Amino acid sequence: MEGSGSNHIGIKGIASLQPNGPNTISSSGAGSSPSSSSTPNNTINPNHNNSNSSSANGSSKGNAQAPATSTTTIISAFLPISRSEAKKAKAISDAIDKALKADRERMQKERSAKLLILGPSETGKTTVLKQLKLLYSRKGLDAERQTYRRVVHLNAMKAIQALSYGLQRSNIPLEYPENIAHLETVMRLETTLKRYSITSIGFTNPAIPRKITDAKAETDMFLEMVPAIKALWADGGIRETYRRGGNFSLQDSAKYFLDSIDRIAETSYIPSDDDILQARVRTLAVSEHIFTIDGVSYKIYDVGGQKSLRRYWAPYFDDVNAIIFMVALSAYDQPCEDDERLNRLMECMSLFNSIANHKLFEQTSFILFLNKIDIFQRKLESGSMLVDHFPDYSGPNDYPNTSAYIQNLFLQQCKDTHKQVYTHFTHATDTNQMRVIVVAVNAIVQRLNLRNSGLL
Ligand SMILES: Nc1nc2c(ncn2[C@@H]2O[C@H](COP(=O)(O)OP(=O)(O)OP(=O)(O)O)[C@@H](O)[C@H]2O)c(=O)[nH]1
Ligand SMILES: [Mg+2]
Repeated sequence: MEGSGSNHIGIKGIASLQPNGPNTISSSGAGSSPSSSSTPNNTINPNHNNSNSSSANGSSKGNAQAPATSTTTIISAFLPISRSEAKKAKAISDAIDKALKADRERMQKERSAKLLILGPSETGKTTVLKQLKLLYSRKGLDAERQTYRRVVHLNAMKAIQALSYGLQRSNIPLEYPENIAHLETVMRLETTLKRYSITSIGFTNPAIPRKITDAKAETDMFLEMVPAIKALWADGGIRETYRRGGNFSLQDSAKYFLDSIDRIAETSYIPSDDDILQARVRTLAVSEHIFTIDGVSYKIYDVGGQKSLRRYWAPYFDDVNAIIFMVALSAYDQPCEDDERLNRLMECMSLFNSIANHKLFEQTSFILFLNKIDIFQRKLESGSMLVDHFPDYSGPNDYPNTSAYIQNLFLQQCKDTHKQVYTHFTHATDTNQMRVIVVAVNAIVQRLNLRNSGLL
């Protein structure tokens, strides 16, 4: 469950792609894909606690991986050898054990990785994690499917409430004046929805009365709202507000859920994989997830990206093999959630600066996910100009040039000019694209592990 601590998932896939190298653009599901047979849940590297192959006095515990110890024991038992010879034999046996143990530990290190997914809020960190579950966990997203029902309902209510607020703020008239009653109903939702604030599933906020966190109460409230949501979403005034966007905060998945209102309001509704990928739940607590991808055991940490939550990241900064740093390209025209005076993409860049140049990450590999390319492209195509928000930009306002410009701005943040930052342009809600990208990331991590252990 999100935000509830550890979540162990057994997975296995076959990655055969070579890393795409730095600055790779992958935007389709074409190419090799992992054939992902699954292992049972809770799969942790079986070698993990297997290091004590002999006891303190050198006798064998029957461990097949400690043949030298067994041989010594047998020799001492059947041959009349002197005490000093037995001591020598034990010393040799201990040395062999030590070498075997070191070998096992080295191999285990090469086949395991600690990976952090970092970045500001709403950049898609948890969405990437959901894709990993879908691609590599036998149960996929089944464990959380039911819980997401209420999240989807809350997301839909939040979306129409934000649009109603935007309509009023922009003084856009309703197409059908009789919808004013619906507008008022929806606006009254504001206080209630603020209290939910759609935080991590399972997170119990003591400030919220129990009955408000009750899934049934939420669903009942949603079902009552459905006629108002449908009428408003069909109204030209609300559509115009959606088209203009701008001076109000709207979830990226607003249109997706409002378009699906009939489906999600059915009594038998069960969220699909796509619904879960689109659903927005703020992450509050750091959570650990274990995956095995192509024989490499990953410990992956998902964090909350809000400014106030970033102080909880530091305890996870030791011995990190790789960091996926998430950027929402589409945030170039948005203010920060925590501070409206700051541009969201600029703030993200300064966070990247502090992470990429952090002392503890000198040996850590960086993988930059320039995410939400679909929304970014849509914004550019609708006439939104990058130069209006990044005045130094002087190139054409098309996707290839603008995205390369932003990528460069990020890469320039690294003070160590030799630091290799692998870049991927991502659409995290697209499972086909993420399948290819995860394989490439796994190949990068494997190669760097081998290099660090001197084998490459
Ligand atoms: N259209 C689109 N939506 C995306 C993409 N990536 C993520 N989203 C949506 O963006 C919203 C936020 O994604 P999350 O994964 O919850 O963001 P996060 O970085 O985990 O945010 P915090 O938990 O607050 O730190 C969700 O509704 C996702 O469905 C993308 O590439 N395209
Ligand atoms: Mg999250």
